[in-house]
Amino acid sequence: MRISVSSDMDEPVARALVAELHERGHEVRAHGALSLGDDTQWAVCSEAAAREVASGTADQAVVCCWTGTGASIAANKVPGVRAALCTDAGTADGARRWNDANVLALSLRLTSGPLLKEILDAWFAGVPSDDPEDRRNVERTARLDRERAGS
Ligand SMILES: O=C(CO)[C@H](O)[C@H](O)COP(=O)(O)O
Repeated sequence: MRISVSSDMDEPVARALVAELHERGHEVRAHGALSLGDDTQWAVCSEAAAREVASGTADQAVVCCWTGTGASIAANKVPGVRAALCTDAGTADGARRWNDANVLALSLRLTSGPLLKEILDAWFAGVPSDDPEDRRNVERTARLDRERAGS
């Protein structure tokens, strides 16, 4: 999979994330502190990674900041993006299953090395539900994107 990754801080867990994604066979596109000379503000690098998902340049993204909140807020402002801040494997599983989330937001503060692997395992194993009620919910949120675009 083509995964865009961003972090506003050059933290060991952010580096471990990139290494882990490579190890799992993904193609990684790095932004922010993970890319030399890039803008490291969370609002800027999270948006850049999220835009690659929205445009189809990337299949999914993982956006990181110290708390994970700024990264998820910025990513969710990009139309077509459904970013989920996940602090455990159960949340990551639900984000893929019920929310069809396409951007994983992580807190650098809370995500230890072993937890990172658990979250990634759940995220990549998760398949979006085909239950009609779940699909309707995802469609209802897509309507907000269309309203903003004025269509
Ligand atoms: O968690 C964050 C945003 O939600 C940032 O990582 C945190 O605010 C630190 O940013 P800075 O180093 O620019 O002060």
